[in-house]
Amino acid sequence: MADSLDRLYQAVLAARDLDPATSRTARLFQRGSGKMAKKLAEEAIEVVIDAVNGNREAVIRESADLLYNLTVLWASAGVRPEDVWAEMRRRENLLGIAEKLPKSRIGKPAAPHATRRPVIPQEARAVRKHR
Ligand SMILES: N=c1c2ncn([C@@H]3O[C@H](COP(=O)(O)OP(=O)(O)OP(=O)(O)O)[C@@H](O)[C@H]3O)c2ncn1[C@@H]1O[C@H](COP(=O)(O)O)[C@@H](O)[C@H]1O
Repeated sequence: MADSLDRLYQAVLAARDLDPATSRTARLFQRGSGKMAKKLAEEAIEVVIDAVNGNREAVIRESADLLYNLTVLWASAGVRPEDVWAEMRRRENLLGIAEKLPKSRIGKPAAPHATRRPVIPQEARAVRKHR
């Protein structure tokens, strides 16, 4: 899947500066990130509806549209597929570390106080807000 998305991303980059009259991708870039985001959200909703309705073939088709629109938004946001793969690898490694923890530690935070937000006195909050 990563290979297909890498190729699609390159195709999107190549189409970015084509004539908007003939290229859907160029048209999306012309209209801007708001339009791209709207298209992505629409495709996501279509996937969800088709899945809930049990329409497997439509889920496949709409998923391909969803991934296309996601790569367009990545390109617009300056995000490269390899940036996303790197984040996925980071999470995979973290999980790998979690799996190596003793069973007694699973489900418990490593340091109980480390995950808590620091307590800020009310007066300090008010000062910060009005700065
Ligand atoms: N992979 C895709 C791709 N996947 C999906 N889509 C289009 O996105 C549409 C999904 O959006 P919609 O359902 O909203 O389509 P629509 O009903 O025609 O609605 P509108 O976009 O007209 O509003 C699909 O019908 C496809 O036409 C894609 N359009 C382009 N690509 C690739 O992007 C590259 C650049 O292509 P151009 O944009 O044509 O230059 C090429 O490599 C293409 O293969």
